[in-house]
Amino acid sequence: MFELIQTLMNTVTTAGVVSPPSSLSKSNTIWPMGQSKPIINESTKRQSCDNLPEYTLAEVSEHWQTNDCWVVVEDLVYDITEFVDEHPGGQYIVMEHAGRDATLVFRGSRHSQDAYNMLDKYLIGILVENERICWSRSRSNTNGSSSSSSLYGSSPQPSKSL
Ligand code: HEM
Repeated sequence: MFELIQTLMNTVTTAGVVSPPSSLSKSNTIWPMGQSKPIINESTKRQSCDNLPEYTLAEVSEHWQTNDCWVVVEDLVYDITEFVDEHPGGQYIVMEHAGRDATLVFRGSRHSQDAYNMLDKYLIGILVENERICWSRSRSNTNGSSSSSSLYGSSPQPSKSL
């Protein structure tokens, strides 16, 4: 019983995201909020992310006002300043997450595919690798070189600091 509890504890990260055990195959990957996988446009992101500037969560947190509002959704950084006033769910609900990682609340609000597509317009950067919770941009392969990884083709990459 103790071992079972310990195993369960080890799978929960401090971000509240359940990391799948390495033995799980791709199709069994567990995503938060009951979704089978994120629905951000994968090909668009993979092509555009290589040249994006990287930001830390601390840098993102400096942009929390209505005239300067950034959020993180699935490790990508968006400047949604222009959109805040137009948000169909209201400005207030977005501003509660301004300058923060809004991944869970964005998914939890059951946004449509259209809403996910709208995000593309506001993309300005990507989190630094050790603060990402959904994916890793590049990973060393066996011959030591770096290759672009599939956006959601593998298990979520837990933060190194966890
Ligand atoms: C950052 C935190 C956000 C929260 C907490 C949030 C929350 C919500 C909620 C609760 C609704 C439902 C409103 C209703 O049914 O009356 C909604 C709708 C919507 N939101 Fe957000 N939202 C956020 C960010 C965004 C962003 C960044 C975008 C796009 C760039 C976006 C696009 C939309 C759209 C298009 C709808 C209309 C319904 C749909 O097509 O999904 N939201 N949002």
